Amino acid sequence: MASPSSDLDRERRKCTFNVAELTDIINGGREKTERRQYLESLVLNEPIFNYDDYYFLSREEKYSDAVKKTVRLVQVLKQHNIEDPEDYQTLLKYVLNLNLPIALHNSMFRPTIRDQGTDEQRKKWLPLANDYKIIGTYAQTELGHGTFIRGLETTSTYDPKREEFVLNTPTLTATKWWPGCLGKTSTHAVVMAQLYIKNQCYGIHSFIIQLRSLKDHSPMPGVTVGDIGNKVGLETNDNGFLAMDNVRIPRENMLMRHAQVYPDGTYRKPANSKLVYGTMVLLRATVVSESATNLSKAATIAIRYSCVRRQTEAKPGELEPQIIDYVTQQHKLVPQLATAYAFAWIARYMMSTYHALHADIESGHLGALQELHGISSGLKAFTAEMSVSGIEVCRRACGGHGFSAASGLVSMYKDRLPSCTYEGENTVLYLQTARFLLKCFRQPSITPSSMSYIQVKPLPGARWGVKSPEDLMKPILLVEAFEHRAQRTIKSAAQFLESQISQGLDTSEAMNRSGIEFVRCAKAHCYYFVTRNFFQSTALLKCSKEIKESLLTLGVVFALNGIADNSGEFLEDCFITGTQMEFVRERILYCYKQLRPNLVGLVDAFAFADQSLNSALGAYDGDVYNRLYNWAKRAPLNKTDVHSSYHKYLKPILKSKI
Ligand SMILES: CCCCCCCCCCCCCC(=O)SCCNC(=O)CCNC(=O)[C@H](O)C(C)(C)COP(=O)(O)OP(=O)(O)OC[C@H]1O[C@@H](n2cnc3c(N)ncnc32)[C@H](O)[C@@H]1OP(=O)(O)O
Ligand SMILES: Cc1cc2nc3c(=O)[nH]c(=O)nc-3n(C[C@H](O)[C@H](O)[C@H](O)COP(=O)(O)OP(=O)(O)OC[C@H]3O[C@@H](n4cnc5c(N)ncnc54)[C@H](O)[C@@H]3O)c2cc1C
Repeated sequence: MASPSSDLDRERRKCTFNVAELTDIINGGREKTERRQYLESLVLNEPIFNYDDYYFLSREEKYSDAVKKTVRLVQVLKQHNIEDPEDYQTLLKYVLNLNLPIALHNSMFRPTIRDQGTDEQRKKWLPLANDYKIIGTYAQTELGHGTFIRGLETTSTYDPKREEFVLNTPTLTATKWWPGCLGKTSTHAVVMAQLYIKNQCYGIHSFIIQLRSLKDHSPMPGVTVGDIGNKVGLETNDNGFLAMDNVRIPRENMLMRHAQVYPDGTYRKPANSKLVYGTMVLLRATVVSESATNLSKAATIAIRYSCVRRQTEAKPGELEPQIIDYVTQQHKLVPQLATAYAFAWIARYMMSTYHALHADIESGHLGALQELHGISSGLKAFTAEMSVSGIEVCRRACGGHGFSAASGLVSMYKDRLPSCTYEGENTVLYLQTARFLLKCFRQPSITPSSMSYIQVKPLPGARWGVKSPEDLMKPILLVEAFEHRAQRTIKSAAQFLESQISQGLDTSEAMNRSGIEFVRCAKAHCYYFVTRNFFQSTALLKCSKEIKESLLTLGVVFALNGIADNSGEFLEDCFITGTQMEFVRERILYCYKQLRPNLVGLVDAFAFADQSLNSALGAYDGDVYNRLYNWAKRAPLNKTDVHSSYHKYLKPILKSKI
């Protein structure tokens, strides 16, 4: 049997490009790589951030361990004056393999105060939050409602006499349920509640509530709070419940940047009622980037392992091939790698679009709200869905060892799975994007330039200009196929909706009946958007010819697999012919062959520290079997040669007569 490390060494020698150059591209430049390396150097050598036995811990131990790591991380950040949120995200994404029990504090609590608080409120709360003197969460979802925010039941009633709000959980279904970090960690929460003034309801607003004493962490009077119990993954997080019984807070605790309640109870409504949803939009944009990072990790593990793993001698006596040389294995993993790169590029686009449109919104251009919501909803759903299914493909591609916790893929899959549900259930978000697409289809004046393609009506009888398999290496033709599919499905969804309305259905029932068409066109739009962005961004890169070639080939794999996997949608209007579909399949194989020497280089370029992968199968040196063996020997069940259950239960049976 060949040595696993020599297998990876050989792969690395075959790579046609400079891996460090590609790492810089992925990170966004040399300076960013150096910053990342500096951040890594601060934490990776600390024993506290060791994860070796993490997969053996119970849920409670995992939570407690995560709190310990969190506190140390906060100390490190303070010690080195690291305040830039980008640095914090880099640490979480690339360096530490940790779902922090303060995730919501940084990803939702602080941003909500920043975006929805007045200048005075920011001045009061942000220094406390930035310094971790208080830890907050975002408590919106209730037992009875998550998707339909307007249906939330928690009430916040204004008492003008005492200039206070009184928060209540009027029913069982009004109990806040699911918020991350709520159960045991947070001292404060932004609570979304229906605002009542003089018996009139003004809809959902945000309020800062103190949940726990800052002296001894016990729940505040009127607050019932706890963990909701075990769930799929996210074991380090204390997703919680919260019920409030006449909890009084000062008037100043309502976040009043957009809507105001004056001391006498006069209400001033926000310029747009959706401004209160702003933090969710930010998190959806962040999920795009999280999806990219995690799929990159999964592809790194599975591709390195597939170069080390050998199985089934082709001819008697010959060395068994590396499993990566089976084209069926390539057909599992190369599309995941291509998707990881496509998502890394779209994540960058999403974040820069978020910042640009958010700045527009801040300066009063509220038209940007719907554009940002339209783009981010679909991309969140699309990337979460493909990333989660891609991680599972990678896990299965590792065979039996993919089933072991030591692969790192089991916990990754479980931790990512909820990204299809939280921050807006995927179907619900696709439906929101479809609403926006249809609006643009009908109203050119509101269509942003990034979506102007919607205005071009697809020609009936249009045909794809691909004449040979070689044509499939031309990005323009690939993008054209996805553009055509998106235009056609948007048009067809609009026509379907109109047909329902013309049959006499009211708008909401007609929208419901059109739901499947809506989701179809939103997915088609997202595939187009991501493909177009991939080729546009790659074309702009200043890099070596070899890197550009590899990236373009990955783009072709992403596009061609998208066509092959959704072939019906391209064939049903005869845009693509059966012969062209054969070209597609042929070219996919060709691209796998082209990429084969560079597969390890392409995953090495992500530059994940071994600690952040925490995988016996995916470590840089490829020493898979020693790692698996040593890890198993440390399993709690192996602490003694004879387990206590032998003395308690097994012994008497074994002693019985044979
Ligand atoms: C490294 C860093 C780590 C970070 C990771 C940390 C771990 C993360 C841990 C996980 C943390 C997880 C944390 C969590 O999970 S936090 C909880 C997240 N919850 C949700 O996401 C709930 C999802 N539901 C909604 O958002 C709304 O209820 C929807 C959107 C479904 C309907 O809403 P509503 O019933 O009010 O509206 P409508 O249907 O009458 O439509 C009316 C119009 O409004 C437009 N509209 C709607 N919304 C927006 C918007 N936002 N901006 C602009 N416009 C918007 C809409 O398109 C429509 O337009 P038009 O068609 O009429 O023109
Ligand atoms: C791990 C995790 C962490 C979370 N963290 C937080 C948090 O920090 N803070 C917080 O406030 N919340 C949090 N949540 C809650 C989360 O945001 C909601 O669960 C999510 O928005 C989905 O809402 P729901 O549970 O009401 O699902 P439901 O809406 O009940 O969805 C069930 C099904 O109904 C369908 N459906 C619902 N409405 C429609 C519709 N209008 N049209 C078509 N189909 C529909 C959905 O597609 C889905 O198939 C978290 C959830 C999880 C799982």
